[in-house]
Amino acid sequence: MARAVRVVVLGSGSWGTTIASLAARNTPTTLWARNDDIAREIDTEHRNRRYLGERPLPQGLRATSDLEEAAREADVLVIGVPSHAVRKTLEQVVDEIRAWVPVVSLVKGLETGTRLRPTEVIAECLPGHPVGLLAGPNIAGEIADGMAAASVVAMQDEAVSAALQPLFATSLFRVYRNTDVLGCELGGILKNIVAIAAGMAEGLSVGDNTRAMVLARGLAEMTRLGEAMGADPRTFAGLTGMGDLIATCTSPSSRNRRVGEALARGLSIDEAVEALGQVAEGVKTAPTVMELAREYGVEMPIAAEVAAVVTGKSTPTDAYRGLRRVTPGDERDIV
Ligand SMILES: NC(=O)C1=CN([C@@H]2O[C@H](COP(=O)(O)OP(=O)(O)OC[C@H]3O[C@@H](n4cnc5c(N)ncnc54)[C@H](O)[C@@H]3O)[C@@H](O)[C@H]2O)C=CC1
Ligand SMILES: O=C(CO)COP(=O)(O)O
Repeated sequence: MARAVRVVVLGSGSWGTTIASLAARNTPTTLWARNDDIAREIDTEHRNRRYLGERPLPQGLRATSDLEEAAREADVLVIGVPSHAVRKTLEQVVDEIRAWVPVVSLVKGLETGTRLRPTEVIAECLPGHPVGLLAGPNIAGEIADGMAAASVVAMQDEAVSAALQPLFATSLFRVYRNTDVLGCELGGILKNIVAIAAGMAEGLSVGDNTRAMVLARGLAEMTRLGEAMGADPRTFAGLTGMGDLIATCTSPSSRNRRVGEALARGLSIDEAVEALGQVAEGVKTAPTVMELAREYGVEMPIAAEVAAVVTGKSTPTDAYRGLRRVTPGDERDIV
């Protein structure tokens, strides 16, 4: 009988742990935690209290703090560390990962400096591997609680993504496929910036109409940049675009939205991030997205205001004043 595929997830935050828990229901799965205590707690008590409270994790989910051992075991490698840690984490284990192993990113932020997407960073570290991502409207806590959700495996090679789908799918977690890796990845990255704007709107009590405007015009900005970079604009109407945008902008659990709310309450960006204690990718990514917008000659007024606030050059109140000054053009002019 063929040996079962082992999924190895690097990063035991809220999302890495949740995805590893789904995979563990389908196939042998190992979760790497950089912290010994968290690895021990997952292994022996089947809990990750720092990130997922008292939610029980599958008994079969194995955890280790030995990065090399974890990487060596992988038949499928999943990257669940924040964007700033992807390159450093992979560089430590390049020689341990067998050549054919597909790599799936969960990461929704751009690398500062290089402006590379996580799948591009992975491809630089692990040339020749099939690389893709899993993304969609997936607030970790809800999925860990067993609420129904859907996601997308995006890969150029559909034979690989079709083989990956059943590793993560459960009766409550539908996994679709998409070959538009760029569009799916940008959707997950760019919606975090709009979610900060939505959180600021919440904190300023601006009302439902304003919130709807931010979502709709935010999606227009996301699509505009995506299309300029070569993505399929239809992808932005799907789970990884509009779907993730709605979930993140409306969920009180979203870390990016919470940062926006905290800023509107008058906290500095450092205080807002410190209070969160988890990653909010939109904070570091907003200024990097503005560099891309300039490079591709694309107007992104909402992202521009968010970038100004997170870099301390503006305030949420001034950001919303700034948005009112944008001259409305043809609404459909998204290209
Ligand atoms: N939590 C969620 O609902 C979702 C998160 N994501 C994305 O998944 C990625 C990971 O996020 P979360 O699990 O939510 O983050 P988190 O803040 O809950 O946990 C981050 C994990 O990465 C580890 N880590 C942090 N810095 C590190 C470093 N320098 N080197 C090695 N490990 C490091 C932490 O120890 C922790 O295990 C992010 O890009 C996020 O945008 C995507 C979908 C849903
Ligand atoms: O990407 C997410 C949901 O799909 C999680 O968003 P936050 O990082 O804002 O919590």
